[in-house]
Amino acid sequence: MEDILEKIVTTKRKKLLYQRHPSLTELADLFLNRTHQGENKFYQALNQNPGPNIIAEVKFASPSKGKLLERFTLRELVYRYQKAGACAISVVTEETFFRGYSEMVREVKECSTLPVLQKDFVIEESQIYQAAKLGADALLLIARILSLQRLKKFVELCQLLNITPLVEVHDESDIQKALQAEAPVIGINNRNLATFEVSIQNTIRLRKYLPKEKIVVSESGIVSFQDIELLLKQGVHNFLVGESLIKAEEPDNKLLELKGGVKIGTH
Ligand SMILES: O=P(O)(O)OC[C@@H](O)[C@@H](O)c1c[nH]c2ccccc12
Repeated sequence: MEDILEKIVTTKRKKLLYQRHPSLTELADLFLNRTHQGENKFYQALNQNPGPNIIAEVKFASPSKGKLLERFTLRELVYRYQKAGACAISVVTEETFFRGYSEMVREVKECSTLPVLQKDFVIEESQIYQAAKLGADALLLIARILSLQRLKKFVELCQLLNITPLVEVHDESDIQKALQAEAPVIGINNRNLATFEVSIQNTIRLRKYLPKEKIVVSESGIVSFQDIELLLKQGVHNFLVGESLIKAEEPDNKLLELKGGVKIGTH
């Protein structure tokens, strides 16, 4: 049976057939621009703080939960995230299943000073050039949908363009790939993208296979400060949180709560 991840990738592949590829001059400009930007802001945001560092996500919908973002505009949500101390913003730009669009990256860059992680289903180089053009500071690369050879090449290309590649893993074989590809930042997804099962135990289990110096992000299914505390004890300081913030009555209060702070008054 075809799982949802395969379905998403098949749809993406079809869409990419119509994508315009950048010209050589455009590419040269892009490399020049990006390499003059100095240290990568996303990498710094994760690397310097003991945490908890929260990467707060904007996602309009998801295949498992349907519609998610209804009560706020993208800008309002980002404003609240920044005010409450998010270290970065994640945007899910996939169109068909998550109702996103690539310009989300530019919009967030315009209304906030935080680094932006673009989450999409990257299977071709052209998507990496597009992320650079939009101004993404980091880009998700899902180990399961890429061969080792491609993953390696994509990690390198991201770095040449001053984009931090966040390599997402869900099991032991993904971890092997991520390590072989020398991924600087590894995201352990607590959600199995094929079955939608979620468990933060997945971070605890897989963390053990990663050398101490790797930067680890625990992704998905984080709903309470207890979850965060449990993971901090395992040496994980970075967290990617979407649904529990987007669905909260007051996303900024929820973020403060996840950081272990007290709630602020309602607006
Ligand atoms: O909404 P959650 O359960 O807090 O999860 C956020 C994020 O980890 C999730 O959206 C995600 C993880 N990997 C992805 C890959 C593509 C799209 C989305 C994702």
